[in-house]
Amino acid sequence: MTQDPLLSVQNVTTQFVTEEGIVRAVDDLSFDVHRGETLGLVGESGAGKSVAIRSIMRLISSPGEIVSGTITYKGHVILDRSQGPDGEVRDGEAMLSEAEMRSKIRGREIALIFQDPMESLNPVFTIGSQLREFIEINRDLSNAEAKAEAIELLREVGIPEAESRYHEYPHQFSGGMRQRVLIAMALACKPDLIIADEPTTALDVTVEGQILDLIEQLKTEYETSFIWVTHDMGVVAEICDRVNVMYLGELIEQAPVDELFHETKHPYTEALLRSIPKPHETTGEFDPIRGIMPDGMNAPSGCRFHPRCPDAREVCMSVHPDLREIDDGQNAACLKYDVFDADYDDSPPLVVDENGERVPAETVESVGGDD
Ligand SMILES: Nc1ncnc2c1ncn2[C@@H]1O[C@H](COP(=O)(O)OP(=O)(O)OP(=O)(O)O)[C@@H](O)[C@H]1O
Ligand code: NI
Repeated sequence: MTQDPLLSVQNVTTQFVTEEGIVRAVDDLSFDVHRGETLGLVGESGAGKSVAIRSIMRLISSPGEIVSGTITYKGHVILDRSQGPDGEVRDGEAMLSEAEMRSKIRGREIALIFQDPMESLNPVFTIGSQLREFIEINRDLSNAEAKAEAIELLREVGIPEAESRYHEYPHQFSGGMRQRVLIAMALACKPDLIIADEPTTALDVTVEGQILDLIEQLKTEYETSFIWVTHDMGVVAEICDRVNVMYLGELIEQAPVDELFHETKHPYTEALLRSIPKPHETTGEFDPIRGIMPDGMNAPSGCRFHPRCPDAREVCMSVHPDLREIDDGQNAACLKYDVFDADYDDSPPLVVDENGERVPAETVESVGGDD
């Protein structure tokens, strides 16, 4: 028997309306998170990872707006929105109100950990008082009980001398220690889902390793599910069970972690995997993928990856691939697979032009030819 997913995201679209135009930062996104699993969300900068997870928490503010989609979590309807022909958005009746999101979901059921702990910690209060207050507000505990719980949590996330460090301020903690505090805060209400947005990116490799070990340990202990946002495929290999790969607002591959690495289906995923930093490199600086990611305002026609794709053919310029099952439990959005029935094999391959973009062969010939 398969269990219902813990979280189900269906056809979520989030856009930003700016002076330059409309960006669909998240475009028709669908995926599930199962109980106890760690789901990786990967893709280059600007892919829409942060907008995607903020959409799950309904933390999108103007000029951004979630325009459509359904999100359910343990029977709660976090989102049920559709867009009428007039462009107006309508919410379903069962959708939680903003007050219910605050009192029932955020922090208690689903906790968020950001890359920069200072975004969540107030520099003028001690670490302990912030953690204690968070526990007091969200759980029915007295001041003294909340304090004891806070110290216990600090200990649990590996902060030495938790009792005395409880009285210190955020600036007295190192980056890694601050990130541990945020993990403690995320754990405080024993949420079933923790969403982490590149929580170890700013840390050095050793500290990052320690934090990842801590997460592994907590996963076993609490059976918490995670959505782990990162652009580091090394981190994915270490902690994820399944992976979603995003490109320009869309999911282009979904796979169990072993299949993602060893039976990669999408050319973009292949490019990402080639970009894993070598052990001797200290930074995770990432992009040997040909060309730069276009901005969301000017998403390429057809398959959005075609200008950079080594496998691109002419058909990829006009036909937009949706995500389809290629193998058991493994989905990809790429026309080269037979399930798309797109005459890919008969379509002429694109060639690289002087800007490093893939274009039809005749356009390159005419440039180099007559003049
Ligand atoms: N406040 C905003 N105003 C306008 N556009 C925005 C805003 N926030 C996000 N976007 C758009 O959404 C796109 C996706 O942004 P997002 O922050 O989700 O990317 P990301 O995948 O998290 O990247 P990174 O790895 O750099 O964190 C951006 O490229 C941008 O076009
Ligand atoms: Ni981000």
